Amino acid sequence: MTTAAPIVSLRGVSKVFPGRRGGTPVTAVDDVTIDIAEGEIFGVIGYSGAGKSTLVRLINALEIATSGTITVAGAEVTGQGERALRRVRAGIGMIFQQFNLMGSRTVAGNVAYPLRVARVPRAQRAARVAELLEFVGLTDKARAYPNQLSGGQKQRVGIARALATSPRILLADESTSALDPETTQDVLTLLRRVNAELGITIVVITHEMDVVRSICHRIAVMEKGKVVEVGEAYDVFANPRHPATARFVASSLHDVPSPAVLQRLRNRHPGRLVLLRMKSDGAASGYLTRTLREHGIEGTIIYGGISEIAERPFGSLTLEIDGAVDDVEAFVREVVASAGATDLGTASSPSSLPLLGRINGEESA
Ligand SMILES: Nc1ncnc2c1ncn2[C@@H]1O[C@H](COP(=O)(O)OP(=O)(O)OP(=O)(O)O)[C@@H](O)[C@H]1O
Repeated sequence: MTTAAPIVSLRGVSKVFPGRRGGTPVTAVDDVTIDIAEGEIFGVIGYSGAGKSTLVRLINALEIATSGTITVAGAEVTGQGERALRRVRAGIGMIFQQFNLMGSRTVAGNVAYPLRVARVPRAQRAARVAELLEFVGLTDKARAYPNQLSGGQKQRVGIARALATSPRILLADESTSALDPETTQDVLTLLRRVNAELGITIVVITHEMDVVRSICHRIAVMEKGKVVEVGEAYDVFANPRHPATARFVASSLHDVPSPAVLQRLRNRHPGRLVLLRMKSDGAASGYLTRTLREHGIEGTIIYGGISEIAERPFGSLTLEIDGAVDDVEAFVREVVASAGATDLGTASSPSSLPLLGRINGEESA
């Protein structure tokens, strides 16, 4: 945890839109309090309509909060006039799902545009554009037009343009949702460089947990306008506390058996099944081996694997436990209590499916 003042701070922020055609008002953001530390990649995840875009628009002062306070880079946004808001916006870069490039301008022209608006002299502008295009790997496309580029290249131009005026914060609203998985990874790698090499704080808005898993340091989960969970990405994945978070985690970790897979596992393996989710820090496998030995039983991994969360390994393992009934029972009780394992029961006496497995099976099928 950092002790520096947060670069973005929201305190009890709500945004209520008047109902369309006199209908019921919509509370798009509902009493949100979060701090985003300078230098972090902060993810905001939620289903469509959860209020993510409104939250971003509040941070860059395109919407004004109905109540609460918002501070960006030390300046309070709420209650400011248009001139002060323009200054706030100037310190924030923004990239979009549909890239929002100007089709009539070249790549260089698009990147130069914010510099023209900021009245940067021509020679300086050209030098800055060259530098930015080199950073995003598009030097050879300077004279190309957006319609001659792939989706990934367009988003690189979007990123170069967003960085042109050297913002301290970059807001990425569904910036990879229009891209295929491979291109998504390229763009995420570039965003990671923007963060690590330029020290820019990035706020990533997405409904894709894989995006969060691959680059975010911390995340907030939104549902119906509220932030229902916030924490280190790794911890949130390892131990989701809110059902909405559990659903997102399940959509991204494919090592948890779906109901159909679990049924097949049960048919093949008559013994007691246990699902262990563990941080792979070395201590975890030691714990498992030791606990099995202490109870005088054997465990075989029958499903699962190790994936990466925030660049650290994380394991979801389904084990079949063999041994005397009482010993197996004692082992299962211990790992459920001390390691948050899920008892899956046996084929003849199955325990109810774990939340993660059930939802994974339903939603990612
Ligand atoms: N200008 C507006 N006027 C009225 N209602 C709005 C307005 N903007 C957003 N809303 C409503 O606020 C709620 C949150 O919308 P928002 O776009 O912030 O959600 P989201 O999580 O970003 O979803 P999506 O990913 O679909 O954009 C929705 O119910 C939406 O219909």
